[in-house]
Amino acid sequence: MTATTDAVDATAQLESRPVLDVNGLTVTFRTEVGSVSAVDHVDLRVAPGEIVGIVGESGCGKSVTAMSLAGLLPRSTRVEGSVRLDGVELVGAKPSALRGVRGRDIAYIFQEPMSSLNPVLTVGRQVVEVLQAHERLSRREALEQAVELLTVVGIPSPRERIKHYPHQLSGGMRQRVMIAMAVACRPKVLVADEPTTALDVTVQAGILDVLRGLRDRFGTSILVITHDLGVIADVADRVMVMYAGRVVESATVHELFARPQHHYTAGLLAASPRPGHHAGTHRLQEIPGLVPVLEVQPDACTFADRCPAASERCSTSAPPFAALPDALPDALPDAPSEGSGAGPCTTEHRVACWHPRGEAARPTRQESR
Ligand SMILES: Nc1ncnc2c1ncn2[C@@H]1O[C@H](COP(=O)(O)OP(=O)(O)OP(=O)(O)O)[C@@H](O)[C@H]1O
Repeated sequence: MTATTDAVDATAQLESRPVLDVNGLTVTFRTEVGSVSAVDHVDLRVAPGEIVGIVGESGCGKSVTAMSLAGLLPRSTRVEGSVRLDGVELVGAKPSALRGVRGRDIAYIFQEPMSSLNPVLTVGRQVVEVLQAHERLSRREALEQAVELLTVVGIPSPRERIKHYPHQLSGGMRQRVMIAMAVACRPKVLVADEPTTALDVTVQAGILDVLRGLRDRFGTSILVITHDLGVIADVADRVMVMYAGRVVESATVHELFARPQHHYTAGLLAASPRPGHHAGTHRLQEIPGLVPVLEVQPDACTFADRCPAASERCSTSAPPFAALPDALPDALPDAPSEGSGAGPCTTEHRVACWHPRGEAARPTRQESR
């Protein structure tokens, strides 16, 4: 092999290396009633500049997954597995090391910006403080960068706005300020936990635009946590569906919406409003039953009790998280093959189900045009 091809190979490898690489992440809380297994062997990979969504009902483990990445959970929590951020292992890292990583390499935005902003400081001062905490900047330099950041996140008249206090801004503007603070140090990964849930629909769309803009401008990788499939459809490249602490399906967004294979995913889609369906013309369906509280993860499909296709096997054995066969014209096998390896690192479609929906879920040629 020549030096040139070696160099090309190395570049290709670097480009395909995930910036966030999570393997077998398992989170257990100790409670008065015993151990609660909130996240069970989650695998997750995010490539540079990729937007990955995690979706699922309340209580399925989305936030716990997100918070465990950078050690944001209470100290008594047991976190097992591996979280590598740009090759550096974070599980088991010292609190001081994690403090250095947070903000600089991985940053978070949450649902309610008011509770994260300091009400007695101007937004300009808060952005300046973040910048000066991580970089050696004079006050004037930091102020200039703050104005630039507020411009990037779409705040009009930023030189005026930096003098305002949080309560003088709308909810959408406050969320934009939070995003500006989160990306002040150009983190490699931005975790956005329900970033638009508290906002009305038009404001939501603006915030999702900002997230896409950050990815395009800075190449930031973004993990979006939401219960809203509309948000996923709008902003994500790839999506992971979580149920009761486990990932049950992952695919590109287009593939997941066109051919949901897990019965839980199909239920979520049926329960979500679709564009073009006007109020009163399309009846949304509920998924019967509740997400189980998992004191111990059972050796079974956790969705079996709510699943329309469950068989005896589903209650006695957990299905592997397996890739679907590429050959679409053939019917899917009754059961995915065992031992298919680690999680959603590629664009392939994976599902943890003994009876995936298969051909029934695929649109006809005409529909898919
Ligand atoms: N500190 C804690 N101690 C004990 N259990 C916890 C703790 N934090 C979360 N849990 C439990 O972990 C499970 C997953 O919670 P998580 O917040 O990740 O759900 P979620 O999918 O993000 O839902 P939501 O959208 O409502 O926040 C839930 O059963 C929750 O009660």
